[in-house]
Amino acid sequence: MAPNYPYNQLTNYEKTNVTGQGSSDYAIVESYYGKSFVKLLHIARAGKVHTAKEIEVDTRLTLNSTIDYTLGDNRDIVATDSQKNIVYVTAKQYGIKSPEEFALLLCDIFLRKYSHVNAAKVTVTEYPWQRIQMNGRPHNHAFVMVPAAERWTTVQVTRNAKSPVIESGLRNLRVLKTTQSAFVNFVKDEYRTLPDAADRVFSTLVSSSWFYASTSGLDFDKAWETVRDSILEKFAGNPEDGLFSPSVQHTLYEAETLVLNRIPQVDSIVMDLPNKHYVEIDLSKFPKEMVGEGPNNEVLLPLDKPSGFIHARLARNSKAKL
Ligand SMILES: O=c1[nH]c(=O)c2[nH]c(=O)[nH]c2[nH]1
Repeated sequence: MAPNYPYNQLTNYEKTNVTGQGSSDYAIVESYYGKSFVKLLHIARAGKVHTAKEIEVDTRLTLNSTIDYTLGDNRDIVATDSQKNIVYVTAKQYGIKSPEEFALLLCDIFLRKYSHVNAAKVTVTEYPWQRIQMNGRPHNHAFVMVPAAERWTTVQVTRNAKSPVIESGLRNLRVLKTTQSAFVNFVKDEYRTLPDAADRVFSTLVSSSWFYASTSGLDFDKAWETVRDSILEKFAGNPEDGLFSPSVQHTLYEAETLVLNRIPQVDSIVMDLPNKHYVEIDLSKFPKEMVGEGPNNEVLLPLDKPSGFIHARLARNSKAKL
């Protein structure tokens, strides 16, 4: 039933419980709103040495009432335009140390400034500008984009919660190796046409994300680099002989294990590994003088679609049992 008292006399309790002209048969069970794709470049100028950080921010606020949705009453809405302005002003006032610290700071500001905001969730994606090295010397103010992997974080702070939820990640880390990968002894039945491959190309586009259970003693930049390097280490192995992979599944597990071994503050990590297939091109119809004898393992066809998809989350046992 629609309430007939004026909106400006509603208590907070009433605000959360009135149903406007909607039906009390339904309840909003999830709501948030915010600004997406807030882009900015921050330049820290320490004399002649400048540091450039370009980021893209998404903000999401959950309020302690839903009268904006149910009653069309906007009094509690911190406009998404204002949220965007808070991102700009906060960058100006505090700079950007790491995506995680900037996201934590923004969540803190949203919750402190607006007592009716129940939860703030901020995602920060960093553009990979890297200082140019000129004859082995780091340049003071010139940068090159090295898009080997995209770095992002999502921080969620809920009022009265014990600690923030910090998920950090990387995506679009494309890797390829030309040997030390096999795939054999998988299910043999009437659907199987794929032969055993004792030596194949392995290529994937790594996406990974992980949760921090604690931030004590944590350097977010170092932790992110440790995850990236652990993934590359378990994919590539040593530079001379590499590291044998019996499957994408096993390589994924090995990389996740190394991350949990190396970063005690990470309590679980997930990886999504598409298996980007490269298939043999049949050159057998060409004369041997042109293409040689035996199988062609030099000229391969990159297969755009379909690709395999391998996913697993590895968690510490204490958490996995919860
Ligand atoms: O490493 C692999 N895992 C699979 O599950 C799979 N399936 C497939 O066709 N090729 C591969 N490779």
